[in-house]
Amino acid sequence: MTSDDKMYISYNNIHKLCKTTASKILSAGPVDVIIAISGGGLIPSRIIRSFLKVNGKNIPIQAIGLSLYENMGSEEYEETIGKEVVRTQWLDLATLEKKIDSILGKRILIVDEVDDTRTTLHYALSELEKEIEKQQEKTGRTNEKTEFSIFVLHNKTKPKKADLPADMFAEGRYYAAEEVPDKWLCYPWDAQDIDEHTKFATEQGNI
Ligand SMILES: O=P(O)(O)OC[C@H]1O[C@H](OP(=O)(O)OP(=O)(O)O)[C@H](O)[C@@H]1O
Repeated sequence: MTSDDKMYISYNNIHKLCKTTASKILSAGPVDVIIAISGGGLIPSRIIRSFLKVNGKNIPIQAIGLSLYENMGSEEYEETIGKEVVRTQWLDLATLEKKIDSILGKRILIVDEVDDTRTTLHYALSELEKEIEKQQEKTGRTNEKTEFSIFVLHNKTKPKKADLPADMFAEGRYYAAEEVPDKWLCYPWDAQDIDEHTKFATEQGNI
């Protein structure tokens, strides 16, 4: 039996959430680049990419690593952003600068699995926007609009510790496949026993 304070989510459920949300994202136009927030955003990024494909063209996925500071010691990580988030991996700028057209003036989808306190998404968006501004100034392409959207599987309905810009919501650029209560979300990639996990997810209807 599952406990009520935990919500189990199956791989099938995640696949379906990606499919449903991809069609909404695509109805606002094609996505040029996906930025996955590692580790939770990696699997959803790869799945949703299949549904965002237009004319058979694969969308590039860049990964950035952001982890909440309280979860780990900081010494081994390169850079601390603010007080609560550590940057464990960043955009491959050397490669990007050579192919700057692949990102400037494009539609970029930031992907994570959960919007909990919103701290991670707030830092991801604000740091990425700063990065784009830097690149625009460097290349003199300040008149081009690079547009960020966000996709998460689950948004926890709870008071948030950080904000996202109001226009992200007003313009419909924030996509949460599901609004969920503030429960412990059990994702399949954390499961030690995937059969038992899937059984629990099935019992809860998250299949
Ligand atoms: O909305 P927030 O309160 O910021 O929480 C959400 C973040 O927390 C988890 O990451 P975590 O720091 O545990 O790292 P991980 O993805 O590597 O597990 C999750 O993957 C999100 O990125």
